[in-house]
Amino acid sequence: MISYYSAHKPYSPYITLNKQEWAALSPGSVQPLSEQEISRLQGINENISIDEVSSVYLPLSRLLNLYTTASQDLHSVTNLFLHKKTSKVPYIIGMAGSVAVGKSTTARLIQALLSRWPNHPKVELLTTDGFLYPNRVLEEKGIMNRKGFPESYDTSKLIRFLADLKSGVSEVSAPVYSHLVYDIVEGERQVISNPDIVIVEGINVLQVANDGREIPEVFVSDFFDFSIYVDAKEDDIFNWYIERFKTLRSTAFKDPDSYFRKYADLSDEEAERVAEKIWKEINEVNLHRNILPTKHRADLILHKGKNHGVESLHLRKK
Ligand SMILES: Nc1ncnc2c1ncn2[C@@H]1O[C@H](COP(=O)(O)OP(=O)(O)OP(=O)(O)O)[C@@H](O)[C@H]1O
Ligand SMILES: CC(C)(CO)[C@@H](O)C(=O)NCCC(=O)O
Repeated sequence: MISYYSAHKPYSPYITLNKQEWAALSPGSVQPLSEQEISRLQGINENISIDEVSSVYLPLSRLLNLYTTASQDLHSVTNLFLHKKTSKVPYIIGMAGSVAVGKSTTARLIQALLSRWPNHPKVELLTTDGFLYPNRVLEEKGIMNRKGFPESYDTSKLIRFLADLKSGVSEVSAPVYSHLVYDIVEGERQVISNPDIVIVEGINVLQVANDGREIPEVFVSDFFDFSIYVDAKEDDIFNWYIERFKTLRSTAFKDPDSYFRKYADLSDEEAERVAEKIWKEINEVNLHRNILPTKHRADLILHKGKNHGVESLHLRKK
């Protein structure tokens, strides 16, 4: 893999900050969290400490608020120049990273924090899982063991969806994927109407070309105003994947509708073996081949340590 950029080279396109430096940036400019908000955020993930929210995610939401506000101002001056009122378009944030690195948790935290600002209260969250082909199609194509790889997504459909959003279409809808049944839910749609900000989360959002296929004219990331890559050491991500799999045995896997019902009664050792096999055969290969190479396309790289705490942040110079 050729990596043109590094977040650590002397002339890197990124400004690197450790957690303390980041936390010190905007203490006065972010509103403190109320008790009610703290308990709502802990509902997203009980293991997230309030210190982590205050030091990392609150300043991040302030930065994103400044960027969104600047983009809204730009929209106004463009209208002024054009002598007409064009329809409002949402600010779109892409969020990439490996399977199990914590994209959806991070996205939900940012969603909750961003919706506190009066100029962009309606923050919607969309995962690209809904744009996976249904299992029936993956089976027909013989790529059921490639779920999450570029060829397993209907990327054209995702691009049409984002193009509508960025054209100011007031209501759009996307297909819905269920992790429980491990498939697209037929007939179900996620409706998004008049959003101020949309966070689009998925392993594929910064990808530019499908394996060996022609490079398309438009990429998913063309519709992003800002993008974040959630990063961590591979050993840590692997452990989080295994831990999540083990936890799911006593929760989701117990559900009679669960695709992984057969794994609900595995011992710790057996569960580790099964999860390791899925990780090594599918998600690890995908990480190396298709996800990691997109890291340096992001505007912000969030690097997490062993316990999910963010240790350093790399912000693209503007
Ligand atoms: N900031 C965090 N603090 C504590 N635990 C976290 C944090 N972020 C994620 N986790 C835990 O790590 C695991 C993976 O997180 P999550 O499901 O958000 O990952 P993901 O990247 O969205 O995965 P996938 O691509 O499979 O949907 C989960 O068990 C989650 O509870
Ligand atoms: C749906 C994806 C691709 C991404 O969220 C992932 O969670 C997944 O299902 N990967 C396939 C292998 C596995 O079951 O972990």
